Amino acid sequence: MVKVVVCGAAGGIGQPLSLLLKQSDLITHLALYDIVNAPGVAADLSHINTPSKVTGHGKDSLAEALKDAHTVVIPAGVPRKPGMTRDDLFKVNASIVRDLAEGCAQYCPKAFILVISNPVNSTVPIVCEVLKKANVFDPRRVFGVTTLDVVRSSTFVHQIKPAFVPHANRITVVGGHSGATIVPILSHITQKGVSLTTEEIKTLTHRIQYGGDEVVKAKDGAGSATLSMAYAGARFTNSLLEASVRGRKGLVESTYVHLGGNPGAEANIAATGLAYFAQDVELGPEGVAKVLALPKLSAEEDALVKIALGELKGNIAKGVSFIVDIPAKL
Ligand SMILES: NC(=O)c1ccc[n+]([C@@H]2O[C@H](COP(=O)([O-])OP(=O)(O)OC[C@H]3O[C@@H](n4cnc5c(N)ncnc54)[C@H](O)[C@@H]3O)[C@@H](O)[C@H]2O)c1
Ligand SMILES: O=C(O)C[C@H](O)C(=O)O
Repeated sequence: MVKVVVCGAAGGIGQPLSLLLKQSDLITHLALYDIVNAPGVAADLSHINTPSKVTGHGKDSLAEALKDAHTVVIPAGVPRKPGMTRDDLFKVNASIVRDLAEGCAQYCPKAFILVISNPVNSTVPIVCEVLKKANVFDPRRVFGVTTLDVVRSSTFVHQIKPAFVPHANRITVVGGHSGATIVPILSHITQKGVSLTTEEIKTLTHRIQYGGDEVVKAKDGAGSATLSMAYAGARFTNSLLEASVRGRKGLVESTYVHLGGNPGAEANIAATGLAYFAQDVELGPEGVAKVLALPKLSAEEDALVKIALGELKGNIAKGVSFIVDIPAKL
């Protein structure tokens, strides 16, 4: 049985994400959890004639939703409005994510957990610290979903270089998931016939870093990216299922993970000095098969990574200290 649970399934991301996951032939049970309207969304999706069973679970049924989960995807929480940073969402979303992680620790401690809720740079540390506290933490099984940055990168490159085939060319994005912490590695675009000038790379990098703001502005108070995020979330979930259920080898995605204890992470621990970082990761039967070392960076990318490190350090500390009691300074 491959049970995938979507927490926040009735939301702007949750609904289209659940629709996309309903199309997977690897999922046997799709469980939709939300504090509102989950049974309605589940009833609707359950009429689709693909193999998976669909169930809906309201706010008092978290245990039932999570029991026997293979994978839990978490897009629960509030989105940005114009003028807000992702970090502004921390005060509401931190406790939502903490409570869901506590549920995972109790009811499905071996599940893969995919965190979409912002601020990802801090919510992933929250999940990991909850699991550590419960003695069920496996760093190979928790992922911050940064796939939207990867999807945006290839789309935006294609928009100025039509010869670049966006769905056939994956661009590595390292760092984290907010503004300056998003560092696309555009110097490695090697597809024949496509080259970017330094000025093009600079403009594209800025657009990718602040792509989320474009959507927040265009939606004008009605939320942030939902449909493109659902696409990106389904892509990451499907890659993980391909690797873990079907046993497909060599699948690589950029994702934000806890470095310590993950296979192959030593080089990036040394390069970043951080406990969490987004980079290319090879997926396997247990989740992370191998954290891939940072690629060779251009001087400009190196400078951007240095800026990202400073911001990430604060974001990570904020998430960790939400769960871990920091001893008073002597
Ligand atoms: N990682 C990324 O790249 C990325 C991209 C886009 C959005 N996001 C983030 O995803 C989150 C969700 O965005 P959205 O547009 O779907 O928001 P939304 O408000 O449309 O939906 C959120 C859903 O979460 C539900 N929810 C709230 N508290 C819950 C709880 N305790 N348990 C279960 N469900 C709960 C709500 O009822 C709602 O249905 C936001 O934090 C947003 O910033 C992340
Ligand atoms: O921008 C946001 O707040 C949502 C999301 O993180 C995005 O990148 O679109």
